[in-house]
Amino acid sequence: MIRLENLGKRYGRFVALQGLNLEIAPGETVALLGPNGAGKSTTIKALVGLLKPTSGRALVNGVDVWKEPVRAKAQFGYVPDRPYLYGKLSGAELLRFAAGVYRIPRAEAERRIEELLHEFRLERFASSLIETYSHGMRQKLSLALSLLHRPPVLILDEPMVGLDPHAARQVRDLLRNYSAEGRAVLYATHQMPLAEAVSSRVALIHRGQLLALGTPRELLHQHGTQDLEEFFIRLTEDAALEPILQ
Ligand SMILES: Nc1ncnc2c1ncn2[C@@H]1O[C@H](COP(=O)(O)OP(=O)(O)OP(=O)(O)O)[C@@H](O)[C@H]1O
Repeated sequence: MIRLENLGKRYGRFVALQGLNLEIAPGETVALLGPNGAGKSTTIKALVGLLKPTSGRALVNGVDVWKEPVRAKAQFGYVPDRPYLYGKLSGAELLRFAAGVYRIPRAEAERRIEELLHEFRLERFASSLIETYSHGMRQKLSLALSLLHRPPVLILDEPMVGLDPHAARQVRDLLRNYSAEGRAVLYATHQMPLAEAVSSRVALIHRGQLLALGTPRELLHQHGTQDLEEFFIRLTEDAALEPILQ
């Protein structure tokens, strides 16, 4: 459902991503791990069509994100690490606007919006301007936006940051359950217990390269580590090395 083929990205001479290959099948939830600056957000931004890769390609549900951006964008929902939402709209207005972009029929859109506002406990704030929302409320609105069109693929960049325990539990359940029924989820996180509990596979990137890929159980077994935190620290100990320049 998600396919990264030889994905590369440079910023000038700095190589942020080096020929990344990753395939995520229907039914999978994959956690993308890596130290600060490893290339997680770069990977995700190249995958969702926000940052043009220098090489390779990214496909969602068989559609090339850079060749057919409009078709591709109907295939996934995206939650950025820092949601930039237009502050002069209310939450409900933004959801209605997005429903229009996705061409969801009006009555169906209203039902869906009500459902999502309820699910994310945002009903009370539905008519308030987004500029008055707290960080966590914006994050929840961003999650609701990503789910609006019931996309087959969900892509999330550090979705847990700033969430209260209710919302955190809800997102954990979402990550765990959304990939059922033939959908797929890719999310970046620094929370090792979350990745261990909620992912069919884990992809570890380090200095722009895929260092390890497998089920949490396989990875712990292969590296003889107790938990993903120990695995992570052991494999990325040289995180402070010189950057790769070409
Ligand atoms: N616009 C840019 N110009 C130059 N370098 C950049 C740019 N954006 C990112 N980088 C560099 O690319 C590398 C990968 O950054 P990226 O944001 O993908 O890391 P990350 O794994 O998401 O990190 P974090 O866990 O801190 O969010 C970093 O070294 C970063 O400094």
